[in-house]
Amino acid sequence: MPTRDPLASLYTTAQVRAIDRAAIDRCGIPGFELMRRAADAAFACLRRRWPDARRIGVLAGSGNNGGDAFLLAELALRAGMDVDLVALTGDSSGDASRARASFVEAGGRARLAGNSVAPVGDVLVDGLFGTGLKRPLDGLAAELVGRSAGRPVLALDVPSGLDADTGTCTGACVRADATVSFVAWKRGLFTADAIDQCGARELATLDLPQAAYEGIAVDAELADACIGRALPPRRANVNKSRFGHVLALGGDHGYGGAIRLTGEAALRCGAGLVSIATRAAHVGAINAARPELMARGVDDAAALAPLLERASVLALGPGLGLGDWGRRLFDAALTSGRSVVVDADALTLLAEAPRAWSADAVLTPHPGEAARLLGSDVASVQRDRFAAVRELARRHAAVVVLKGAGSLVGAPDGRVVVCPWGNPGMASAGMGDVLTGVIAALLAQGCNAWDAARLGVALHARAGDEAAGDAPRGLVASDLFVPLRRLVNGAGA
Ligand SMILES: NC(=O)C1=CN([C@@H]2O[C@H](COP(=O)(O)OP(=O)(O)OC[C@H]3O[C@@H](n4cnc5c(N)ncnc54)[C@H](O)[C@@H]3O)[C@@H](O)[C@H]2O)[C@@H](O)CC1
Ligand SMILES: [K+]
Repeated sequence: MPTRDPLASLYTTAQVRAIDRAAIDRCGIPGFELMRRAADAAFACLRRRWPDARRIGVLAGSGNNGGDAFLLAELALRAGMDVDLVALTGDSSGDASRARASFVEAGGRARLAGNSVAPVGDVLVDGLFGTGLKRPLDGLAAELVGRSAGRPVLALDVPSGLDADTGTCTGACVRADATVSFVAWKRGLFTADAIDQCGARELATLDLPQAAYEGIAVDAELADACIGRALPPRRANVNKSRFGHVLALGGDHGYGGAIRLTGEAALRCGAGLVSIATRAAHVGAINAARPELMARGVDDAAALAPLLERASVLALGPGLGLGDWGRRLFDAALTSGRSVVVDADALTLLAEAPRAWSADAVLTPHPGEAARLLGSDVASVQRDRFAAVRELARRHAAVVVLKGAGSLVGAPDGRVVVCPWGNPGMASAGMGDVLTGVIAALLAQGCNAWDAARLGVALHARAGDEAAGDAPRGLVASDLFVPLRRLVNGAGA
């Protein structure tokens, strides 16, 4: 059995609960001891991140997340800090009541949350709710979260209010500067609203023995950008025909830039040859701006056949449009039997008439396109991105990239990889066109669909982070070309 990498393994809350149970029942570690370890890890994190904090405010819920908070508050007291603990309820359950008693024995005092009560401190510790969250926050809990905003927050396990399975929050939610998560990564910390709510993420495995994880499936994995395994360094004695021929199809009138970005991304990621099938009106501009791209006018679809014949991989859709011209290209491309990356307008056409594939296929929908492919709506897709990407991959029998904050890559067999990189600067025109070219280039160089998609997404997001630095606003898609070239050659892996 392959060794599980705890830092890359993502679990549902039910799976994490099963690990907790196994640690207690099978490995004989009492639940209260786990709580102590969680509090130790979180307090160490607090000291490391806020070394000057002298006064801490602590929010404690009634369950075990609150128990972690009581024990952390006790540690802070014993370290000589001022502690203002606000408890949501007058009593706690199970191990948490023992933690509460321990805090009181150490001289701590719990203030009960009520009208206008808000914790005081240089840093707030959020121990209201963790994996036991059952419904959106409302009432007193929501008010407490609102009253605590504006100060640095360390969230215990999960920012309270965030659904740790889906990464969404439909009610009030703590916005943390850092989240220290216990035992194992909850998958919902890495996508959707979680990207804004978690801050920096840390994992504290609480020294659980390997036996606690045995027999418990991993739901998803974090993406890696280790290009070397899928795309080894090039031999010297080679020529361009070894690295595939990408044909990028799209760029209806007014959208020539989109398909040029796709083509140039494919070149920058190492495709041996890149041709562009587009409107004749765009050919001159593309050739002038990037002479290495072989742009051809295919206003007459008959001109397409020899291009398809020569290509090894197709990048289909950027700027394709939904008119007759785009539809003709779409049909010709998908009957050619070539490996294909399907993006943008081609996804809308695919939603009208799903296809069977005779070669590798990668679909790259954003949530709107995903909703069209599933016959649902954007809110439903975003409510559970894991379910959406799995359903898309299964239904379309293809590898699917569900774009957006915390992009997911899903395979028809249920595997999912989550991309932990990317930034809001990448919410700008042309970024998706570049991703399509990146994935097509990896396919052209011999990666299978799964590797091309998961690595392509990782390289693209990391290139976006490198290009943005700390200034995401104003990032443009072509800023990614230089870092992409570095990363596809193994830099920073
Ligand atoms: N032994 C263990 O199982 C461990 C658990 N740990 C902590 O325990 C947490 C899970 O503890 P629990 O299962 O007790 O769950 P939580 O502490 O997350 O919350 C459970 C309590 O909150 C209430 N609740 C849920 N949603 C609510 C809402 N929207 N409004 C008001 N009340 C709501 C529930 O009725 C229940 O009383 C983890 O997140 C982690 O922080 C850690 O101490 C590590 C070990
Ligand atoms: K919490």
